[in-house]
Amino acid sequence: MGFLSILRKARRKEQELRFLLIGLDNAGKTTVLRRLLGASEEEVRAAAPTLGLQVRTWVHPRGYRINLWDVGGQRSIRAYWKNYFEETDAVIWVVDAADEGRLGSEAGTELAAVLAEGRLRGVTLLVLANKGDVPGCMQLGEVAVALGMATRWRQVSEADGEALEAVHGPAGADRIETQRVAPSGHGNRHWRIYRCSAYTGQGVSEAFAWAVHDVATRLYSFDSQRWREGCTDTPREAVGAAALE
Ligand SMILES: Nc1nc2c(ncn2[C@@H]2O[C@H](COP(=O)(O)OP(=O)(O)OP(=O)(O)O)[C@@H](O)[C@H]2O)c(=O)[nH]1
Ligand SMILES: [Mg+2]
Repeated sequence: MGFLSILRKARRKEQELRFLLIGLDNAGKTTVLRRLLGASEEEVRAAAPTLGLQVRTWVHPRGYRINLWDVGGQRSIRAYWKNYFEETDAVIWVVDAADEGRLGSEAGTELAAVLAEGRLRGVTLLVLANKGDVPGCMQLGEVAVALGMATRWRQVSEADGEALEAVHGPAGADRIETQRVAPSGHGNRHWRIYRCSAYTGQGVSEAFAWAVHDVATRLYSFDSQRWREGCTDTPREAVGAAALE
């Protein structure tokens, strides 16, 4: 067993996850992160452009330690994103839903380039359509189309949020479903787009809760009843992990 895979298995056993927050500059990544981690109102609104990266740990109520890597999105920094792809369990792609111009061009192109990366094959993708508090911001379906992800989606209801999720059903079910914009590279990927506002907090925790659940479902074996009851999960790679002891 290689050194990297030993590390990987140890990390799984510790229930440690890694989420990578990326997206264009000014999308609101740092602000979202501060909101998620319960910063004061003043701190939430005082984020300045991230010139490098920052890593914060979020301890999920179920015991997962989630390392959130917030990397700056300015053009000159984007070349460094790839340094953080290894071991990533979820990509949190944040977009400014009030900036239709950049969303339709730059954000879609950058996202496609990131997802073409082999090291990110199969990782959970959570797109946050942030700044939902801004009047006239884009709707979720418009964001999905602008990012070139799909025109086939279904609305899923969340307790307090709104989300879109790709539908992998037989083509031709009805007219709308056959209007499929090839979601290339998304074949086996779980993804959802949530509307959120880092300012008001709307949708932020629901979106991250989905991402954690999705990653945990892939990596750990548990049943949903146990999830609701807060029981500890068993790593899917328990056999390999046990061999290390
Ligand atoms: N109205 C509104 N403004 C927001 C929201 N989230 C962030 N902002 C503002 O958008 C600007 C950019 O926010 P940041 O969190 O610094 O953006 P970022 O994606 O981390 O930017 P980089 O670090 O440069 O990549 C700041 O002025 C924020 O206050 C939101 O939900 N609503
Ligand atoms: Mg930032």
